[in-house]
Amino acid sequence: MTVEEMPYITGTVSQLIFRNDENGYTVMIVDVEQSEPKAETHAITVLGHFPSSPEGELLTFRGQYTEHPKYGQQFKSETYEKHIPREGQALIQYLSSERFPKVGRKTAAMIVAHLGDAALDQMLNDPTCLQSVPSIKAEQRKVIIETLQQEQESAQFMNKLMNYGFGMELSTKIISHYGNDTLRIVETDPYRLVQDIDGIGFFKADELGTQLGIEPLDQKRLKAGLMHSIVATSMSSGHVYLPESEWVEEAKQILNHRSPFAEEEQLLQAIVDLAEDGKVAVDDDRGYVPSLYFAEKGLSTNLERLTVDREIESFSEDLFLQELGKMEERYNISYAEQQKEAVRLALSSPMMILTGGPGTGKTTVIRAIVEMFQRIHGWSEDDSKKSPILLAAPTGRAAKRMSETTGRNAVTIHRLIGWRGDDSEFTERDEDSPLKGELLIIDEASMIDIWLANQLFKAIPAKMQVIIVGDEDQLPSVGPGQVLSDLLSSGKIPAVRLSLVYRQAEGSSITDLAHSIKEGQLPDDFKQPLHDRAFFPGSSANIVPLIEKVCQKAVDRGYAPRDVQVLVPMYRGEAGITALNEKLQDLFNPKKPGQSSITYGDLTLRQGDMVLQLVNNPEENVYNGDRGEIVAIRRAKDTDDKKEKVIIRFDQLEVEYERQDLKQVMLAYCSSIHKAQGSEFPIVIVPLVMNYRRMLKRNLLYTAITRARDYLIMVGEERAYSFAIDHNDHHSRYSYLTERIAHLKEPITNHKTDSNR
Ligand SMILES: Nc1ncnc2c1ncn2[C@@H]1O[C@H](COP(=O)(O)OP(=O)(O)OP(=O)(O)O)[C@@H](O)[C@H]1O
Repeated sequence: MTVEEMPYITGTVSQLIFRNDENGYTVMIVDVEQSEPKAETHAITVLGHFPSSPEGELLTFRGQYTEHPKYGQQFKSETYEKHIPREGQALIQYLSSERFPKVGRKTAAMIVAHLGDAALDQMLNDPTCLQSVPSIKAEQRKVIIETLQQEQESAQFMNKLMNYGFGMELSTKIISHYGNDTLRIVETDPYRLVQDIDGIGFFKADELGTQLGIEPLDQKRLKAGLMHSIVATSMSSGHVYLPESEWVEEAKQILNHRSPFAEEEQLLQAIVDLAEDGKVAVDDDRGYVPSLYFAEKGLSTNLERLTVDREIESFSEDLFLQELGKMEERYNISYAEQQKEAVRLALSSPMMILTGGPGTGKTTVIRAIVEMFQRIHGWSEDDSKKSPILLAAPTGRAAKRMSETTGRNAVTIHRLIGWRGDDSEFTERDEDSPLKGELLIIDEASMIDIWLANQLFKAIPAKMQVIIVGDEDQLPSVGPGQVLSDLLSSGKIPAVRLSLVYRQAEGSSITDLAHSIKEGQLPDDFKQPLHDRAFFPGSSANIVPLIEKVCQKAVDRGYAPRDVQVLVPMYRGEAGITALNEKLQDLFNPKKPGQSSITYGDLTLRQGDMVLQLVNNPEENVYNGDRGEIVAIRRAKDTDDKKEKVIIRFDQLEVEYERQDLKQVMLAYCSSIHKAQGSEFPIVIVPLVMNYRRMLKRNLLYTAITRARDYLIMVGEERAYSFAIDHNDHHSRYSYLTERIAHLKEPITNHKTDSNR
């Protein structure tokens, strides 16, 4: 449908219901004068993005009618056109509206009486004409002319941008960002928008560049293509850097749909220019997004600082064995040699890594380390409030689990270092104001990306001992890097790999399955129903009803929505996360009479729904991946500040969300496996079919099934499970961390060990 063919409404904006000045989003009542198709009512609610308030204006909106579950019919405006009032009363009303401060109705009437219906054109063409109107002060003249010019400019910008194919929201964003320079920038360097405006990617800018006749080999275009390829690849594939040759190939893929084609030489030269401007960092033949380069270098410098030439207070082997023996007696446990070695190494090394699959005793060893550390250094339990031992994990859920399993306070790494927010590089704790304490234990280290690792390690003081705990076979971090596996493969940090599985001995067949998958095999009993796991065969065609059936069974057996988690590798498609969540919402939290709900974009949330936090919000202490329950939805008229509120409970914490904050959450019945890292759920359902092929990897499946605490249900095609197991892309990210620390001599430990291989 062309713009001209879209339904339209022409009318005056009689009332603003809502306006967000930051992004221009406006909800308003429009008194309809003309419309096609014919509007059913005289006043219609219109939604859209406007750079300035349209109150009192006559506009033509083009877009679509939509049906809001609560507010009924609305018109979603996709483009609009302003009609500047041209006659008598309408003109007086316009000139005396709030947009012309200091101009009242009397003054407006005087202007129209003197200059006639052509007043606006006259004032714009010749601002001095206002001098002929009696009793208008110089200050008023200035306000009128400046406002008129601004309004005219912004209307022109808006029209131009919409003609260039930007929707109202993006056009509003562009105008607010560049102000008076909007057209100059958009028309001379559309590629600059990629960097400056969130929501405009290379392809959109390139479409415009083509329209504007920018040559395929223009430097600005080549640089934008190179920037796009390195940023997109680092963010989507988790690479810390890209080899220059691969970077150039990626860039050719996106640039060379227009000829003449960019040659390698030209792109390499553009890379040199980008590096000179500080837009990228180049080290030998590796290209980096600058923040990743500095994070990788910063981390390696801090690793060196923290490991080389450090002296750790020594203790005798006799004391060690004596104290450990007491613990074995107290807890009625006999530590395996591997575990003893891990405790010994942890106590005697500046830094140490403890890794192992599920049920191998990582938590048991952490507990032993904490207690032994206290005993050997003479700290009594009573000192625990001012304990010199810090415990942290990358997510809220993982920190909570760490608290539960160790019985000590554990916090998120973000909180530990006082980090301020998603875009901020600022942390309260850094090299100038380091952490305080003697021992730091970090759990779920496989989830730490290179940025967070850098921020964390620079805040660690030289005398603090560090224990890094994680499962190297799990998915790597969502953000770039593979810090845990790099540190392990560097061989420069003492490490213990726990391999004996204890939980298996206790009868956990989930643990048993996890270890089989890790070794690259499906066990023989894969399809057998066991006390803690089951497999239900299905195909791409019936996977959705099958998932629903399994979930319904859980509901029938009395499980609460918070106990059940469906984990799926993909967002899109019929069996993707988005579609499944809608279905599962109806199943786990069906509509009930009188139940409050709220709609934001395509998302309708009901009281009682489970939601997933999508971004870090350190101020409220909720983090990406945290799962919460909507405990109340309050209508605007019932709140003190007359704003709608959604109250979400995350464990013990209740957080208030306003309507616009709801973009931070999604329904949580079904989530990605990445988002579930660091969490455990009583029942986990893992559907796998060949439709997910692109995503099926061994570490993905391994991470998914190890999220199940009590019961694991697998549904789908057995060959999809085998396919995942056969695709092992461990260490598949480009990272130079291992090489950067290769020159380090191995850190001294006070005890000899043969486990640090
Ligand atoms: N030496 C041991 N002797 C007997 N039981 C042990 C020993 N070590 C650990 N266990 C038991 O094995 C189970 C798993 O141990 P633990 O929870 O420490 O493993 P984990 O590696 O932290 O597991 P996960 O990563 O899955 O949480 C626990 O019940 C624990 O008590």
